Amino acid sequence: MAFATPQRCKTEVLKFESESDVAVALAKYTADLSAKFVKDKGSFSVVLSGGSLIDTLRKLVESPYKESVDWSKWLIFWVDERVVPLDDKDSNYLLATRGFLSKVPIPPGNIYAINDKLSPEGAADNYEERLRRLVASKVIPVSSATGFPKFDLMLLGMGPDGHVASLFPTRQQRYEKKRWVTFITDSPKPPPPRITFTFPVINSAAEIAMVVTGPELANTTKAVLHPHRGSPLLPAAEVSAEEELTWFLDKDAASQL
Ligand SMILES: O=C(O)[C@H](O)[C@@H](O)[C@H](O)[C@H](O)COP(=O)(O)O
Repeated sequence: MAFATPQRCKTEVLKFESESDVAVALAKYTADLSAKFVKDKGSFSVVLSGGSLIDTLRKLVESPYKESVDWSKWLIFWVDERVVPLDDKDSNYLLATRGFLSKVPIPPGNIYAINDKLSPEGAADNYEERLRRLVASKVIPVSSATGFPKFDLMLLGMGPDGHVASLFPTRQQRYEKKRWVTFITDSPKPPPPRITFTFPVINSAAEIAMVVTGPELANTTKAVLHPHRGSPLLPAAEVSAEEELTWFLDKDAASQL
């Protein structure tokens, strides 16, 4: 097993009293980045995770942000998605639509759901082809450092095993270095079929928020942020951002730090 070194990038670890305080801070952080990127480049590309992230984004669809954010400039993608129908209970698209996208006026054409009629491999290839077209038409820029697409903000969660997106410690997809989007058919976290961004794409993002709350993630958070020498590198420890990686932790998740 390779004990690759953890990524080094500008990192801030923010600890909050409660998950509710994380939600308040995450909304301001996201709204502030939206204002910055819309001013700087006329759009704001946001990459969503599944899991509890959408619920923790709940303050963003309330005042003042509901009124102040320029939603018309947002572009929405998924860092991973289950390969199920978009109206399936396991769909990250459905989760985001119910909890977030149905509550703000992002143009539907700016929301990039997977093609749910394809196989996992086909859906990954299709998503990548669509991203390549967006890069070719300069809707999404390319990182001058890596040559991979550079999204403005990724909002990531972390599993108790240290996975991010659908890049799991015990699966090969975490080592993919060429594809932008890959697929998995035996995800340890159900459901088994998923597509996922790869680390070259994740780590080309300008800003990344790791949103981690709850006592069940305390040990993993410690293992990622304060790794023992020689301990296996967890996928979450490989995350890096080209501008800044910001951890949003509640007291429970930060309790071992
Ligand atoms: O599709 C998914 O399951 C998610 O994208 C996944 O990567 C999630 O972010 C983590 O598993 C954390 O999930 P929780 O936030 O629910 O703990």
